[in-house]
Amino acid sequence: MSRKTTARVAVLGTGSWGTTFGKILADGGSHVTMWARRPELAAEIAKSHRNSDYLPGVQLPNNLTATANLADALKGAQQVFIAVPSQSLRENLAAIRPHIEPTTIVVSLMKGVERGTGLRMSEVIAQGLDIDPARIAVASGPNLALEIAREQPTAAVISSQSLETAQAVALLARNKYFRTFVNTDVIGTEFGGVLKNLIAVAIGIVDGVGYGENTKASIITRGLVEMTDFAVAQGAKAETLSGLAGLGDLIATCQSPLSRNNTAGRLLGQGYSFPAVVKQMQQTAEGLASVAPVLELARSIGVEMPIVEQVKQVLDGTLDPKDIAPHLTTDSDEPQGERTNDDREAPGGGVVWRSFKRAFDQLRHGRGSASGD
Ligand SMILES: NC(=O)C1=CN([C@@H]2O[C@H](COP(=O)(O)OP(=O)(O)OC[C@H]3O[C@@H](n4cnc5c(N)ncnc54)[C@H](O)[C@@H]3O)[C@@H](O)[C@H]2O)C=CC1
Ligand SMILES: O=C(CO)COP(=O)(O)O
Repeated sequence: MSRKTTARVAVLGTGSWGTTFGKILADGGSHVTMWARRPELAAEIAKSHRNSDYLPGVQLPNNLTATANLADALKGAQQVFIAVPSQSLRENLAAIRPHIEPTTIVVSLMKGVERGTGLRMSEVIAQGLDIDPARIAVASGPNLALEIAREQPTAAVISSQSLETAQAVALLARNKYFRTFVNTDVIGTEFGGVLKNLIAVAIGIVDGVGYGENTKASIITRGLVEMTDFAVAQGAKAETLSGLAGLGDLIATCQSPLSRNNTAGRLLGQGYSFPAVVKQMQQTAEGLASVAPVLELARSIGVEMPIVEQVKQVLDGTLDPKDIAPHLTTDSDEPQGERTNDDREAPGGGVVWRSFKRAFDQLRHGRGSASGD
């Protein structure tokens, strides 16, 4: 599939990720119009090609502009990328709906679930805009905004029920520092981004308490099992959780002080209350709002999420942060067998081994890995 000349795209939301994604698309050759709620921010982006609130020191490309008028931003856009806080998506869709064109592809850049409904962002988009899920895609991966805005190379997954849609988005959302892969596992790709936030909050908590690398490695490893259990029970493919949108993003978010979820956790670990942390956070930490709906979903499908349960208890003030640990909440004194992602689907070979073998076979037979993560 070849790139069309100068696509016109819109990005709704001019926080750190929306603005960075606008830069990714513009550096990939598209003409980008950003929509900002605040006219003064739209004016700063349009006139000086800067967003000093969210990306200080970053110069935005000339083929990126901004407006505070939603209809102007959406007019003629082939693809629309949405990066507003997850809990505000539905109200924003109501404003977007009258202006969306019938063939426009809509892409979620968000990593949350809706409180109250437990719906993923692509599901909220399908409902709120009343469009075919084949026109919807999601983007996810180890994508800390500020690193990418500084053009440090990374990769991401674009996922849609329609492979054609995912490929069309991936073609525009790539450039010399941003590599996109595609898949059709929307559930796994979206839940990877949602769930790693919750584990990153747990990592922040133990960091704040002052625990070291063993505790963090144990929580990351057990966290990945928890993420995979949950996502697979929701219909995801286990291997998606071993890819960029799962393990990849988990590593980036748990390791980086740039992560807002990690930062929020660290404040909790240092003894700040949930309301005090919310007050201090100047940017969106989606994990804080996702804990409750994710646990409700987990309980409804009988999946155990002991680490996420403990994060909730710390948020509620019922667990001392220093007591958070990678143990399973069990009354049994019996030692438990360790079930990892490697042996999840045994017999017949584990997920990690099968992914590795597939990549190896592709290399041996001279096929690149351009289309799958
Ligand atoms: N920052 C990052 O590194 C990444 C963020 N994401 C996801 O992107 C989404 C957006 O996050 P960020 O841009 O980082 O957040 P942010 O906090 O930097 O910016 C949020 C933006 O939404 C606007 N906003 C706030 N309330 C709104 C409302 N009711 N209606 C419309 N706009 C509203 C704010 O003014 C701001 O422009 C989140 O779901 C996050 O998980 C995904 C990948 C990377
Ligand atoms: O999703 C992200 C990196 O991939 C950003 O994480 P935070 O929202 O925790 O900053």
